Order: sequence, then structure tokens, then C-alpha cells
Amino acid sequence: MSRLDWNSHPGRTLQGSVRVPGDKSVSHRALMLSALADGRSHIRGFLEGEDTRATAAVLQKLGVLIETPADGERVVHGVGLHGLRGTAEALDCGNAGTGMRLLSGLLAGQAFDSTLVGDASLSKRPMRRVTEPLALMGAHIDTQDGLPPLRVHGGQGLRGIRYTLPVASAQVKSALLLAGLYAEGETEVIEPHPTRDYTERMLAAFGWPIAFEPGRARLSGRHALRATDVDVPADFSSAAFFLVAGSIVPGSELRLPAVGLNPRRIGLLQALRLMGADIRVENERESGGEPVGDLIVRYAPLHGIELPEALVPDMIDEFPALFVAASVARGRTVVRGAAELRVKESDRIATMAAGLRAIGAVIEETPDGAVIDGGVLAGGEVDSHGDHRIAMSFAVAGLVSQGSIRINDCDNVATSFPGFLELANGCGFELSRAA
Ligand SMILES: O=C(O)C1=C[C@@H](OP(=O)(O)O)[C@@H](O)[C@H](O)C1
Ligand SMILES: C=C(OP(=O)(O)O)C(=O)O
Repeated sequence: MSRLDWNSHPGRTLQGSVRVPGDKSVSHRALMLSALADGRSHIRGFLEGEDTRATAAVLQKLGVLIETPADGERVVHGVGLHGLRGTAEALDCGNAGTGMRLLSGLLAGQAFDSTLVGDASLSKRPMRRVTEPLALMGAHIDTQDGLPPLRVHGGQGLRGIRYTLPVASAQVKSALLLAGLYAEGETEVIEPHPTRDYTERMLAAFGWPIAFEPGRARLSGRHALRATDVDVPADFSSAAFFLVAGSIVPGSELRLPAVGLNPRRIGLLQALRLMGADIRVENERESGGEPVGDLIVRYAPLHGIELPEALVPDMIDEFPALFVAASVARGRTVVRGAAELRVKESDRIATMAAGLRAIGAVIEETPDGAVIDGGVLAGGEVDSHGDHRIAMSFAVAGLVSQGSIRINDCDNVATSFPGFLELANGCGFELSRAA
């Protein structure tokens, strides 16, 4: 397959309503809990991305019947907590850290062995953060020097633990809670800073007794999950690109309907408002146990900020987009406490710094963040390093640069945001496939 590159050209003002696809975190979890439940669950608003489809394919290989009645819908015929069937085939998580880490916890509780593999990017991401605490629960998982593939040995007889996470990570927390479903006794996870609580909320919705509050979750093993329908909200992390685009292109006004507004996800909204952005929330309501609302963003001149460190976990996937906003804002933006960005789909501090410099921005990397002096972007050529969020962020930068930006290696946008190019062009982007 030939590599997909994009050209992003300076555009018109952005106008219209942009319906972004379903939430990736919620879609992964909805599949996993539905698969382990007793009965049939209907998932609506499911993200048709490569990451979440990879998780569906893994569960199908483990014997779960998953139907696709329509685009964005799945009907999962749950097999019950002990109904998965082992397979000798490798289970391919693709590009998805969430898929692999959550599945490692889920599979640690099974009676059979499994092998989890991923693509080149996922194969470089650290897995000891899950395998070490899982080992404390009695799991046995082999890694390649801390990296995938993961060989998960079944039949281990897990026991609950009380574990304080060294870094705030919803993936690690969720892996331990999923293993905890199979453990003798109580599993308690304590976080240094609260992270997204979709696993906790969804376990409760599926009828599993769980106690949780921001920064802490506790459950005991050996209950049952009851099939439940899930309405997946639109993904705030996908909306983020349009929030930045609408804020920086003069004259713009965009509406983003029915976006998930879980408090642990909307750090970028707060950061942009601190920078002077004009973003309103309308029709706030609850859908599928999650807060959702319509976001209306209007152009407003942005200024630099010292980003409050407490916001970092609440916007952990939004830094590439924030860096673009900062590079055209008036004055200096300082980001600290975000070293986790170095172990995402790419080293997001290094790839953003290299790309922004290549198009004329002024950015200084630090070990756990960056210092960005806003100014005018010239345009040029950047490399996404196969990272979906880097590619989409430079597509946004191209709207306001003097010349166009060529973005190399954009195939992975389909992992989290299929149809981004068409949706973006529909509201005023000038994004094309490069020759
Ligand atoms: O639990 C999740 O669904 C996610 C948690 C975050 O990762 P960490 O747990 O590594 O912070 C985030 O970056 C990822 O996109 C999705
Ligand atoms: C970090 C991300 O996802 P994952 O860890 O699931 O690969 C992301 O989507 O930005």
C-alpha cells in the first residue's frame, strides 16, 4: 500500500456543523464489557476506527459473536465472564495502546494463554506499567524487554491488590480493574491525579458492584456483568482539532454537536479559554451515563499561557493540537509535567517540536514539555511519524500558515478519526491528498 501524505493549504473561514465520530475510549470498553456480559448488548455511536475495530476483531477471535447492523453500531453477543475461548493465533491490537493494555488485564484472568501483538508504533510502547502491577495480582505475562508482544499465561488464579499508580493512566487503572473481575478478594486502584473513569462508570452500568470517586476505584471479583446497551458520545479528542481550528482562523464559527464532556477529558477546553478562546457549551445533557453537549467555537485572538499542570491528565491526547494553538498565539506558552507525551503513538514532544520548527515556529523542547513563542507560520514539510494526532494537528496549522504544509505519513488518522479529511473540507479546510 502506498503511503498517504496530505497537503494542507491556507483556507477560508470555517463555518458549519461538524459531527465528529464516536469516542475511542468508550468504544473499546463497550466492546470488552459487552463481550464478557451475559446477554446481548447494542452499541450505538461506535467509533469505526482501526483501533476499535482491532479490539472487535480480537474479541471475535476469542469466540465472541459481534454483528454490525449498521455503520457505527455493533451488537455483541456476550459470552459471560468465563465464556471466552483461547486461540493459538496472535491477537493483533494494531496501533492501540488502549486495546493492548486493557486486554492484557482482561486476558490475565482467563484459563488459556494468549499473545497480544501490535504495529510498529505500538511495539515500541512501554508495557511494564501494566505487567508489573498485574504480576502483583498473580498474573504471568512475558514481554520483550518491557515491550510487546505480550505473552499472557492463563490459569494463574489472580488475587486482588491495593495499588497506587506511579503515573496517572486510565489504561493501567482499567487493566487492573478488568483483571480484578477475575481476582479473589478486593482490587483497589489509587491515582496520583484522577483520570477518565469510563471503565468504572461502565462496570456500574453493566451491574458490577464498584465503588469509585475521582482518583480511586475499588471492586471485588467474581460477580457477573449484565448486557447493557451503550450510547457512545462523540469523541472530545476528535472535536479538539476543530476547537483549535475555529479559534485560530479569523471569522470562523463552528458547531460540534453531542460531544462527550466527561470532566476528565475537557482540559483543552479550559486551556483554550485561559488563552482567550470563545467556546460555548449548549444543550448540556446526559446520554448513556455521560455528560454531553454541543460546542460552539468562534474565532478569538489567543494569547500564551503557563499551562496549569493539573490540567495535563485531562487533556493528555490534546497536546499536539494545543501546541499548534500556542504557536500562533500572542506571547509565550509553557507546558510542564507532560513527560507521558513521550510514550504515545510517537514521542509527541519531539515530533511536534520538529514539525513546528520545520514550518517556522519557535519552540524549545524540555524533558516534560515545551516552551512555545507564538508567531507567524511559514509552511513547509512535516512528518507525522505515523501518529494520527500529529497529522491532524498539522492539518489545522496549515489553515493559518503563509504557505501550505505537506504532512507525510497520514494513514494512521483512520485509527481514531476515519473521514477526517472529508469532514474538515466540509467546513472550510483545504486539505488534499499529496502526490
Ligand atoms: O484509557 C484510555 O482510553 C486512554 C487513556 C490515555 O492513555 P494513558 O492511560 O496511557 O494515559 C489516553 O492517552 C488514551 O488515548 C486513551
Ligand atoms: C494515545 C492514544 O491512544 P492509545 O494509547 O490507545 O494508542 C491517542 O489516541 O492519542
